[in-house]
Amino acid sequence: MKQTISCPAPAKLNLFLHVVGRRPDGYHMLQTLFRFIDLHDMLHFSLREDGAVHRSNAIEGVAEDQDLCVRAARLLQDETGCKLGVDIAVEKRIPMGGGLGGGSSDAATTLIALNRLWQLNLSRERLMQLGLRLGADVPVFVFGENAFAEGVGEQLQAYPLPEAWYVVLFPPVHVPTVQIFTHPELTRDSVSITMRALSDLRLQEGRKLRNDLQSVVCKLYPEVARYIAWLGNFGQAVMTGSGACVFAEFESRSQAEAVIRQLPHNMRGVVAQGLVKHPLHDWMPK
Ligand SMILES: C[C@@](CO)(OP(=O)(O)O)[C@H](O)COP(=O)(O)OP(=O)(O)OC[C@H]1O[C@@H](n2ccc(N)nc2=O)[C@H](O)[C@@H]1O
Ligand SMILES: Nc1ncnc2c1ncn2[C@@H]1O[C@H](COP(=O)(O)OP(=O)(O)O)[C@@H](O)[C@H]1O
Repeated sequence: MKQTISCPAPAKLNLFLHVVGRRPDGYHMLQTLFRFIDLHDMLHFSLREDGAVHRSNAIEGVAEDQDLCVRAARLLQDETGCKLGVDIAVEKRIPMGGGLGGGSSDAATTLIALNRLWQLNLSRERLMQLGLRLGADVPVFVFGENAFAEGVGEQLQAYPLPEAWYVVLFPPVHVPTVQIFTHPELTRDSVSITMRALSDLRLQEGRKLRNDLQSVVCKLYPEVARYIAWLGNFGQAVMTGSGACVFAEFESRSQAEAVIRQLPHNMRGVVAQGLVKHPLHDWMPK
């Protein structure tokens, strides 16, 4: 019988996101706090002996060869010379291109799962380096813990977070990341903070966190501003990543559910629990 393993790929929120500079190559230096949530895609990996890598289901708008899972699997083969292959079935639940990191998380889960299925025994550090070649958000999912991130998102320090619940709303617009980062009105000079200062900030005024990309997105996509205004009636509403999804944090599930029950019928969203660790955190070789 074919050996198959099934693994979740959780979404992330950027609890805050500061743009602190720009590199000579145009990429932006960020400071951000990543939190995993229990909204996740499910990936099913079936071992193939013939070395082929295929995605076994269609995903609208993502060709098989462009899929980050397929690219992650082929990158692992190229790097290790592994002659095994895999069929990957992807159950998408995380809205695509919404700043929730679904594609990046699928790539990270593929690296972690195939490291086991193909018995490659690569270290976490090595998988993070490979992940960075697929996208700036991939390393944090391999890292496996909520984290304070710097650089373009690859310099990571674990940052333990308290239990929390989130209302996450999905404005029906697609925001191209490049359009926001290249916009002339984007502020790129936020003052760098240290992780210590961040702890103090969260203790003193934990709810005053911001995303520097948000004002440009709201200007170009008023629908995002409308979602933030609605959610802002119940808590501090912030955009995640380069948008378009927005969220607010609550101390209990019941508080978050009370908000989602009032969501107008023409708006979409979910309640999600903040995770303490990535569900595959303990899958790495010791
Ligand atoms: C903004 C963040 C925050 O977590 O999340 P998402 O909105 O993608 O979830 C990430 O930094 C997104 O990183 P990543 O997903 O790799 O961005 P890409 O789509 O590859 O970037 C598209 C383009 O945006 C610009 N870009 C991206 C990241 C960065 N730190 N500086 C940039 O200037 C570059 O012009 C790049 O070519
Ligand atoms: N398995 C995948 N799941 C989602 N998106 C993917 C996948 N593979 C490639 N992509 C591409 O990556 C883009 C970014 O997706 P995603 O990571 O979900 O959003 P974001 O970067 O906004 O957080 C998508 O628009 C899609 O074209």
